[in-house]
Amino acid sequence: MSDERELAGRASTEPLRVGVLGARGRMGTEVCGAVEAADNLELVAMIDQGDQLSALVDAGADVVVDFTTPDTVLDNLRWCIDQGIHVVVGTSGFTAQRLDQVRGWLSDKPEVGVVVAPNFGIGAVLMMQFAARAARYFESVEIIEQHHPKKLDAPSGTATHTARLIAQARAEAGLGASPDATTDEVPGARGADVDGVRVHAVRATGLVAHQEVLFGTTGETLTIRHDSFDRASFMPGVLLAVRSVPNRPGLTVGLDALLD
Ligand SMILES: NC(=O)C1=CN([C@@H]2O[C@H](COP(=O)(O)OP(=O)(O)OC[C@H]3O[C@@H](n4cnc5c(N)ncnc54)[C@H](OP(=O)(O)O)[C@@H]3O)[C@@H](O)[C@H]2O)C=CC1
Ligand SMILES: O=C(O)C1=N[C@H](C(=O)O)C[C@H](O)C1
Repeated sequence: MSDERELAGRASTEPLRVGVLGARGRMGTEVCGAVEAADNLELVAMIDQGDQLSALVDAGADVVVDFTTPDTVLDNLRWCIDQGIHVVVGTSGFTAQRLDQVRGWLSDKPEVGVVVAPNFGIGAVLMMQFAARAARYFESVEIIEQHHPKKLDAPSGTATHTARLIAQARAEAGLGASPDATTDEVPGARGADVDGVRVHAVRATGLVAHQEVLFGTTGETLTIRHDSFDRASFMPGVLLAVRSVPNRPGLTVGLDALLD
């Protein structure tokens, strides 16, 4: 398949030119290193707070990777789509409404691809798939996510996405709410309600990114747990998305379709 490099008069065997937004952050730093070390990818722009987005165009970026903040990611995304640049988004905070907004922008630029992934770790993707599969068989379910204390948002994007998948599977199976007799509660003690699933967010120094999904039914529980101990765990998924996005016009949510 021809890609935009050929349209720009470059051979499709030339390296994909990658720009990184949030390049000085924890994930951005890791992504810059991974892109530099990868075959057939070229790191052409490292943009952080205070830098001009126009540097991405000046550098001829084919694909931009965004690991910034939930507050700024939408403006970045809209700008990149308007410029016709494909985007891989790891930044959290994507509600169904935000995803619809992105679909709307893409309808004016049907050739542009955007991949938004709540979690690029292969183990985390499988954890979410396994949780969705288990959901119909258990009366009770709660999610406990654990992260480093510098994280800005709670609950995590991964936990929110997992809760949505579980809620959908429970609804399809005709399950109601998880049983819970609580009438007397210190606010927050039972966690956040995400689509009817209780989500508990833990923050502690030493943690990176961890999640347990706890299912219960009569006489048994099932715990599905994933741990990212190092941000290197996200890099194979990020690189897969970077390589795939030019051939995936429109919005792709999650890594599942790319892995399959
Ligand atoms: N999908 C996934 O697999 C993963 C997703 N994440 C998500 O990625 C996001 C980033 O996480 P993390 O790297 O830990 O956060 P950091 O705070 O370490 O990095 C964010 C970086 O973005 C910069 N920044 C803020 N606003 C802008 C802007 N408008 N333009 C360019 N750069 C900007 C920040 O600068 P400054 O500090 O000066 O504000 C900072 O350097 C979070 O939403 C997190 O949840 C994290 C890990 C994995
Ligand atoms: O902020 C983080 O660190 C992470 N953010 C993502 C999320 O909100 O789910 C992915 C992973 O959990 C790490």
